[in-house]
Amino acid sequence: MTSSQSPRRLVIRNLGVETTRHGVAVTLVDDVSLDVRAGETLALVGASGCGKSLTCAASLDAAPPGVRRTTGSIAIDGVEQAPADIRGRLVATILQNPRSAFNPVRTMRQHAMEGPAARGAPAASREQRVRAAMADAGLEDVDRILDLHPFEMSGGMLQRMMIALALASGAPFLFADEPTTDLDLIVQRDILNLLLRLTRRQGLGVLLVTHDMGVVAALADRVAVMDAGRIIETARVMDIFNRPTHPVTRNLLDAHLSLYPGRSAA
Ligand SMILES: Nc1ncnc2c1ncn2[C@@H]1O[C@H](COP(=O)(O)OP(=O)(O)OP(=O)(O)O)[C@@H](O)[C@H]1O
Repeated sequence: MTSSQSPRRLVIRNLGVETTRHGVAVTLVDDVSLDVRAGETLALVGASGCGKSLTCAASLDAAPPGVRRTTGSIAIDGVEQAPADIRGRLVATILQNPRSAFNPVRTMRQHAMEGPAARGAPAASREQRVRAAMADAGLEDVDRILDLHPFEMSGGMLQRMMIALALASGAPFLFADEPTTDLDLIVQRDILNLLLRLTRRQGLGVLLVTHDMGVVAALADRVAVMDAGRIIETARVMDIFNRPTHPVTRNLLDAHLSLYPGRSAA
């Protein structure tokens, strides 16, 4: 696929998600619309529990048990898509806890050969793509790693493997949900740099879920701020840091600056 044919824009429109508590329907994500453009990273930020992860998952019809999507659609370049059809093919995902994302009884090679993007691709070319992506993702000794099970790998290695699989899928869009949360600080920095370098190089459109404004400053082009299930402000990253309009956004920035005093956020 040449870049001129690559999809340019993914739009999530009017997403609603709810659960049932004590027999009563409770709204968790309320009329959320987001616009992810090729070559850009849109950060979805907000306090813990505001609905960021559910937005990502439910827009791809991958919501956890107990919650359901009530409204919403996803379109690529203006054409509405069945969420399950694009998951893994047009939208790759990198999740928060790499260990839980891998099947414990399967080797990395088995993971590399499965999934929607792998189906239909000749095995040799699929493995070749994964090997190249693993090297790009900083995994040395590819042969040995392909034979490993998840429990034989560190969290950082597993996250690099998840990035490699996402890149090898060839999907033009990437949803990355807190990709560094469970890693130690040095590994976090390496993984963030890696993500930045590889997504820019491949021109991916990235939806990055995070509650870390330092990550936002490092990676995002635009920012959508979420609070209690709704998007309350969307702006370019410099405007969010320099001229936040909503009190919730200002609180997020104040919290960031109190953790890193003296450091300009952006
Ligand atoms: N499987 C589930 N069943 C019922 N409620 C859920 C489920 N998963 C999440 N929720 C609720 O939905 C709300 C949004 O959760 P979500 O995980 O999307 O938040 P988040 O913004 O990603 O938080 P964090 O930054 O802590 O990951 C929370 O109130 C949470 O308790």
